[in-house]
Amino acid sequence: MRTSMLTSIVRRSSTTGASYVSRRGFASGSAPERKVAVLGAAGGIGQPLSLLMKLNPLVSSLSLYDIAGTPGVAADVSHINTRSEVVGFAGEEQLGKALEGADVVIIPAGVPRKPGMTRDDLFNINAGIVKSLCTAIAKYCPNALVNMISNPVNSTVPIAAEVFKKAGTYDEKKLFGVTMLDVVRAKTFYAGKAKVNVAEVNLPVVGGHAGITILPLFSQATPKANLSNEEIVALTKRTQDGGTEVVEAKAGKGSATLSMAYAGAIFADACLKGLNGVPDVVECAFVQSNVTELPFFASKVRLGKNGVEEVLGLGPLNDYEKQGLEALKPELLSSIEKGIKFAKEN
Ligand SMILES: NC(=O)c1ccc[n+]([C@@H]2O[C@H](COP(=O)([O-])OP(=O)(O)OC[C@H]3O[C@@H](n4cnc5c(N)ncnc54)[C@H](O)[C@@H]3O)[C@@H](O)[C@H]2O)c1
Ligand SMILES: O=C(O)C[C@H](O)C(=O)O
Repeated sequence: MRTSMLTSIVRRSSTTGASYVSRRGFASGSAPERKVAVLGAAGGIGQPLSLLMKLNPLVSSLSLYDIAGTPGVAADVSHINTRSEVVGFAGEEQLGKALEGADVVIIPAGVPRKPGMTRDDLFNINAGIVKSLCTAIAKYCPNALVNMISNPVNSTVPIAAEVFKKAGTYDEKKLFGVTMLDVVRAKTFYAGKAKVNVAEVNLPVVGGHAGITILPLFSQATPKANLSNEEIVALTKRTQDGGTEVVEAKAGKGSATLSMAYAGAIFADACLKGLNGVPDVVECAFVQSNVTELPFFASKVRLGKNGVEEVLGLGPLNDYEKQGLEALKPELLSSIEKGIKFAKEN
């Protein structure tokens, strides 16, 4: 298969629908050197995400790290005839090498949910994993953009921020909770209900990444469709429960991996485009924010050469969305505070 055919899998920007080639501002082959590190690369998300990052022509060096299993994943992915050099790193003693010089670090390391669990039930294990990985990021690649996938995102992002603050490396422009899968789901579900071309659908999903903290703004969806209130309520609930739908269907074998790898690859691609100076790269992410009174919040973010260039406002909300916004705040704040407290005390 030709490289160009393979890259078409990940080349659509979810915001603009445009391709790498037309939007990255330089001819194919002249893209700057960019190192991307995937931490947790041998896992359910890590493996397909590593594959998708190997297909991304904006990546020149792909560093695959996990506590075990990465030599095999790296050997496998490295045979693909695309631009990046792939190196696998296994075990904590190799983490520094994996991170050195990274421009973007993607973190899908940690345990996934089983049926009956909430994302917050993962906190006790994943908080420690995220803390130790972020401590290493502060040491070995303090200027990298960090894409946090590990759950509970509503708490792991504040943990990362605290770790970076303690290390003196915190830059709020460079830390992102990856909420792209919520956007991907909302677009898919909306297109199905509205009977419009899914490739043309655009809408923001704001708030956080767990249950009711996930707030899709279907009133802003394009193309417009005349959906009833009941349909919007059902679409909202399905988007909020999208992760649980997959956890239940997998029946104990984990949570979303393939759709998450896709969403993670789209978001990392947006970060790389921003770093490379491509204008008007806008995606939703969970970032330090003044959009509400909460210290972290997911909304549309303009990406640029330093990471977050601008955190965009929510735009007009209808009454249903305004209610959803007020309802999510207590849970989101408590998850944020839980993360901050953990990082301060450990
Ligand atoms: N943000 C989102 O939208 C989203 C979507 C899906 C899953 N997730 C989360 O992503 C995480 C990973 O999910 P998964 O299905 O890939 O799980 P998985 O168990 O299949 O893979 C996790 C990987 O992390 C590795 N790991 C554990 N500790 C590590 C450490 N200290 N350093 C490096 N790697 C380490 C494991 O060895 C494993 O390979 C979970 O927390 C899950 O809840 C988030
Ligand atoms: O639902 C999960 O536990 C994983 C992830 O957060 C998702 O939304 O799929």
